[in-house]
Amino acid sequence: MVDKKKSIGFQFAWNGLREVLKSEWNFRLHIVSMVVVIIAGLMFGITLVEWVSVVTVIGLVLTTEILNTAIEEVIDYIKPEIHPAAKKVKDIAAASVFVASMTALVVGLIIFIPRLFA
Ligand SMILES: Nc1ncnc2c1ncn2[C@@H]1O[C@H](COP(=O)(O)OP(=O)(O)OP(=O)(O)O)[C@@H](O)[C@H]1O
Repeated sequence: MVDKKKSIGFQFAWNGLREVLKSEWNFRLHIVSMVVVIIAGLMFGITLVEWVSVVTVIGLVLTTEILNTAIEEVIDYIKPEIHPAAKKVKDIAAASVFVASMTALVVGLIIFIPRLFA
């Protein structure tokens, strides 16, 4: 019973992930960036702590992108017409992706810049 519930939960989550992958160019772009960073990490032999940082910021970016997409969907459902409140909510949700992406960029620069110029 518990296993069945769990597998249904995973199925829903997988559906959500497929939806985001299907509809969001930004999400696909983040996936490509993630693959590039992982390849760079392997090539430069980054340390365990650096891997933890990289994986954490990748998870942060993907998670905010998924939540941003969910918020956009809710707004489009409840407020499909142009409205200042819809704009405000979507802009704030987009800001979370921006902050997460900038954080990831800074972490990436801290880890990879010294190696590129070593
Ligand atoms: N209903 C609305 N009323 C007013 N402004 C809106 C509305 N919908 C979108 N906007 C404005 O357009 C911007 C982009 O919204 P949109 O829903 O197109 O997201 P998007 O371009 O698909 O974003 P993403 O690239 O993250 O998927 C919002 O941040 C907001 O400023």
